[in-house]
Amino acid sequence: MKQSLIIALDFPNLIQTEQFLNQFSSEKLAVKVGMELFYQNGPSIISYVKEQGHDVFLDLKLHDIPNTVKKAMTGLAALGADMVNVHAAGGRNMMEAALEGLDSGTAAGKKRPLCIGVTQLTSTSQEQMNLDQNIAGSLEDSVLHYAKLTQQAGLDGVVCSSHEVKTIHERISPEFLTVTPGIRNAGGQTHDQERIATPEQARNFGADAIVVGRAITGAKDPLTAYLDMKAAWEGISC
Ligand SMILES: O=C(O)c1cc(=O)[nH]c(=O)n1[C@@H]1O[C@H](COP(=O)(O)O)[C@@H](O)[C@H]1O
Repeated sequence: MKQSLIIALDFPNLIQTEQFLNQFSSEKLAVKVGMELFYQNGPSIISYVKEQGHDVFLDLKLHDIPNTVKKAMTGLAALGADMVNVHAAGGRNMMEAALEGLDSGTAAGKKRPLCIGVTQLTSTSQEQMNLDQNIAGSLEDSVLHYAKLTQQAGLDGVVCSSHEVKTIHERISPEFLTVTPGIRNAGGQTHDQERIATPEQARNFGADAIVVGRAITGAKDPLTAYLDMKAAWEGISC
């Protein structure tokens, strides 16, 4: 999923998902199935999206005791997603258990899904982190701490905002995947996001993939919104 623009399929059901994807008939997409769609539609949504030829990031942000996460990941590995995630705040043991579960659930001869750790959600501001989570210090330090923990646990990368990508690549490794939501066009509505960036900014910071939801799914013409954003992300001037 490197260099992808991942569309967040934040829809309540299969019908709306189909209507949306039908507009992209000739495009092979990278898409994200999150809690909204997965919990209301169930696991069959993953095989449906894969049958359409798209790459899938299954974003369920697991966060529980290691044994529970391990067993849950064993089940998720069998669904055929290309990438899954956990909350890095669950700790190193939990993340190691996630990988064990994925390894044991991946069918023989298949590649295990990439596994990435969510650092600080892009909806979290510096002030919210200090007050709500009672974490002192800078948000960037907290993201870097979680990124290091994620790497030590053996995961493939992190979810972070575009603003932390450069530090993570410099301090950990340029190969460590950085997947960045909170993407908006310049002047676009921010909704509940706090740490936002344009696709151009994400590219300039060196993000490996961007996740875009409402700027595409809520657009009058989603295909055009997608193509424009993809061109901006890839650095192609229209
Ligand atoms: O893990 C994620 O995908 C995620 C992590 C994060 O820190 N922030 C974040 O917004 N996301 C997801 O990325 C998508 C962003 O959607 P929009 O704000 O509509 O572009 C949503 O599906 C979120 O669940």
